[in-house]
Parts: sequence; structure tokens; C-alpha cells
Amino acid sequence: MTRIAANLSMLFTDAPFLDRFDRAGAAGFQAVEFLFPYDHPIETVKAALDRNGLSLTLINAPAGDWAAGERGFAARPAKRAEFEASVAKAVDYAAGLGCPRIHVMSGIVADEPDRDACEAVWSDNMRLAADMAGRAGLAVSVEPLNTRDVPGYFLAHQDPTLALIAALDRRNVLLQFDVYHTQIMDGDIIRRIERLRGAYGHVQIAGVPDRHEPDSGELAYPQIFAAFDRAGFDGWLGCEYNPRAGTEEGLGWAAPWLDARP
Ligand SMILES: O=C(O)C(=O)[C@@H](O)CO
Ligand SMILES: [Mg+2]
Repeated sequence: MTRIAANLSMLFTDAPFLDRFDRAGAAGFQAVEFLFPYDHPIETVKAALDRNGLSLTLINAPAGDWAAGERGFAARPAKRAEFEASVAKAVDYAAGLGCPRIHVMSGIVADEPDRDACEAVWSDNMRLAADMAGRAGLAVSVEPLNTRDVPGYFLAHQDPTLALIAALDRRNVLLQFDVYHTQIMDGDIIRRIERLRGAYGHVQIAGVPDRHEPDSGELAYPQIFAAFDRAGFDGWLGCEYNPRAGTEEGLGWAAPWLDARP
């Protein structure tokens, strides 16, 4: 069954963060995800979820100076202390907000001289993150990002990412299958959804190549939704796109999966 979640870091962004929950609820979403709730106390964010009857599906661990281009720490040898602190903070928030998984980002490694050292530190760090999250009953998400939007990011392709995850030997670390990034880097989306069933714990969607609503561009999303269904995926599809115009104006494609408005 297709279930869609609003990504509040990309949708409803004309409103302040806490107001976006109300907009998502009014639009008929039953779940949301977002990158960084850390400017607000846990209780405040929880109240925004609860007053709208929303589940939270995913948050990101703090990833450094986002505006300056930082994208996390897991593969950065000089950032081990920041890494552990960021996971600890994310685990607190996720546990307090009833969020089952945390996206732990790997970092930009373009300037790192030694790729093997990055891999070694990534593996150590991700085992640590898995164990910290696991003690709170949470899962960790790992997502390759396309090199056009995020050059130099440690993870760009799905299969090498899956090999790294398998070598961790931690059952609570799963692939975050972002269809937008995957189409740009790897393609073969429908076969990949079937072949990797069980390896992904969270999915995100957007049109390709423009990262707008999933109703235009080179992908046929109705068939992709059906493929996730056939593969037995029962999680959420995070709507992680930049609306072409307003968020509500662009939600026509989502009508079958939104609660009817009163
Ligand atoms: O950009 C995406 O795609 C994400 O899912 C974010 O978590 C950050 O890269
Ligand atoms: Mg994504």
C-alpha cells in the first residue's frame, strides 16, 4: 500500500518550520519527515506532530554547517568527536519524537587524501551509530547522493553503498532508497526495487531531472509505486521535492493517498 510522507524541509517552506506541520495535516498527510529539528525543543516539535495526528518517519542527524556545504561526518577522519555528538543528539530527538529511523550522513570527502582511511572511519563510525541507535530501538538510514547536486559526497551509487552496509554486520542499518538520486546515478529503478527488496527501509521520491513533483520528468511514478507494493515495501515514501509553484497547488498527483479534507 502506497503511503506518502511530506518532507517538511522541502515542502511548505513558505511557512516557518512549526507551521509546516499544520499545513501538512490540513493537506491530508498522515506522516512527515524533515532534516533538522534541532532549533526547537523536543516537546515543541512533538506537540506540532500530535496536534495534527502526524507520524514522524525520518530525521537527519546534525550534519555540520549545511549552508557552507557540509553534509555530515561519518567518513571524515578528523570529525570523529562531532560524529558521535551528532548521533547522540539525533537519538535523543528521534526517541523523544517517536521517529523510528535516523539518516546519518557520510560527508564530503573530495579533499580527503586517502579513500581507504575514509572507508575505515565510516565503518567504525557507522557501527557506533548503529549501536547507539539500536539501544533506543531505532534504525539508521544511509543514502547515496547524486554527484551533480552533491559533488564529492562519500556515497554516490547504490551497489557499493550496499556492500559497505553489508560489511557492517548491523541489522538496523538500511539503505535509504531515494529514487531521484538513484535514477540519476544508477537507473534501472523497477528491477532495482525488486532486486533490493528488504535492503531499503525508507524511500524518497521526486521528479527527475528537475526535482519537482513526481508527476513530470523521465520517471513513471505510478509504475514505481506499484513496484514498491509488489516488493512488499510497507514503509513511507518521503515527498522530497521542490514544488514547481506552491506546495498545495502541486499536490494533485497525491490526491489518492491524502486524507480527504473536511
Ligand atoms: O538530499 C537528500 O536526498 C536527502 O535525503 C537529505 O537527507 C540530505 O541529503
Ligand atoms: Mg533523499
